[in-house]
Amino acid sequence: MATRRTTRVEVPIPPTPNGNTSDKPQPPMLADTPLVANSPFLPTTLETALIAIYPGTLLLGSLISALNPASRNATYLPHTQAYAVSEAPSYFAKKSNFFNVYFVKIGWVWTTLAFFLFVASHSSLGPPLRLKLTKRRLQATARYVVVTAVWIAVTQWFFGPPIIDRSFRWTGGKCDVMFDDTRSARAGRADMSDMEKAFTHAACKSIGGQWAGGHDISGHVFLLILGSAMLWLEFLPAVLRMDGLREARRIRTADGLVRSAAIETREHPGNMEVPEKLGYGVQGALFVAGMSWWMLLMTAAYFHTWFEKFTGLLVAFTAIYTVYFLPRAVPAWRQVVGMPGV
Ligand SMILES: CCCCC/C=C\C/C=C\C/C=C\C/C=C\CCCC(=O)SCCNC(=O)CCNC(=O)[C@H](O)C(C)(C)COP(=O)(O)O
Ligand SMILES: Nc1ncnc2c1ncn2[C@@H]1O[C@H](COP(=O)(O)O)[C@@H](OP(=O)(O)O)[C@H]1O
Repeated sequence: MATRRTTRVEVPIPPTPNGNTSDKPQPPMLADTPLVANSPFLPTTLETALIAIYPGTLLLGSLISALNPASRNATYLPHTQAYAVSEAPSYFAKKSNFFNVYFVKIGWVWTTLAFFLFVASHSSLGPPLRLKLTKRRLQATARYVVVTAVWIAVTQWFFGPPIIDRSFRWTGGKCDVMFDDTRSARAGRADMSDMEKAFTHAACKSIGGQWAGGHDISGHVFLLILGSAMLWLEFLPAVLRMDGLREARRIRTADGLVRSAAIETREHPGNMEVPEKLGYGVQGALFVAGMSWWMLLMTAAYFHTWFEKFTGLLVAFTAIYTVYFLPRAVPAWRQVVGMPGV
């Protein structure tokens, strides 16, 4: 007969029949509960539902492109990951659209501004708009630094070309420069080192080449999910009182037991305080996260293949999991990056 794997979990003391909990401190009750339901490695049901919005958005975008007659009649050009400009099925299907140029293309600036406005102004992390370094502010900054390092490694620089460009090469892609023989393209080629010629998308474009043949992870999907998920996961636990974002989260403590995340909060037992007003920080983060969602939907509808979008989502989720979920199961990592809302 198969044995069921179990783990020890500390559960809250149930109220007495008259509805009051006893005043006397009581030892925690240890119960045998199924591993999966309480695993600190897994998000809560509410978190799962929120995170599912991302793959749901990619599916919705693909549905729009499959059903919209304008998209179906337009010519898709794989080497530009977009529809032919002259046949663009919508304003948002053009790379030159205002929101792409001034929001997504400099997306990390907006994400950074929203993040630090929230961290500096929300009372759950420290005295609003006062230069006081609290543990919560420091740990929030540590989370930002790790997420930013991943963004840099994936899209900007990773000991040379970024991971997106390297994976494109690993999957057989190359910079096809043969067809452009203008003077400026020739000058550009002469200026490039062999390394650049072979490896970066930006350098390839700058000499009029076509980055073709490999798997091109969607940088837009990656950046929009990474930045907005970071913002949601920071501010939702600090502004909502819902169990699924707060005490229903499970953590493994140094003694190996699995407990409610609420026990990590010392000064306000149960969780950190939730201020009545949203404040500028939350409003700014909401705005950036909302805009990111819209641009994610537009990217899903008009750019890339479904598999390129899926790998963009996968890379972003890996980073988000490492910073926002893994610390619950690994106490040493939790000491460094902490958890929002405790
Ligand atoms: C292991 C390698 C990583 C090494 C890094 C080590 C340490 C650094 C760690 C943390 C840094 C901490 C702080 C950094 C301080 C400030 C950074 C934030 C300020 C900025 O945001 S400045 C840069 C703004 N640039 C952007 O926002 C560009 C966003 N665009 C893109 O990422 C891409 O254009 C794209 C993904 C949207 C797609 O590109 P295309 O395919 O369309 O070309
Ligand atoms: N929502 C969107 N709006 C406009 N352009 C988009 C877009 N999503 C992706 N693109 C464009 O599609 C190309 C591939 O994007 P990515 O790999 O970052 O997902 C990029 O073109 P350019 O590199 O020519 O600007 C990018 O600007």
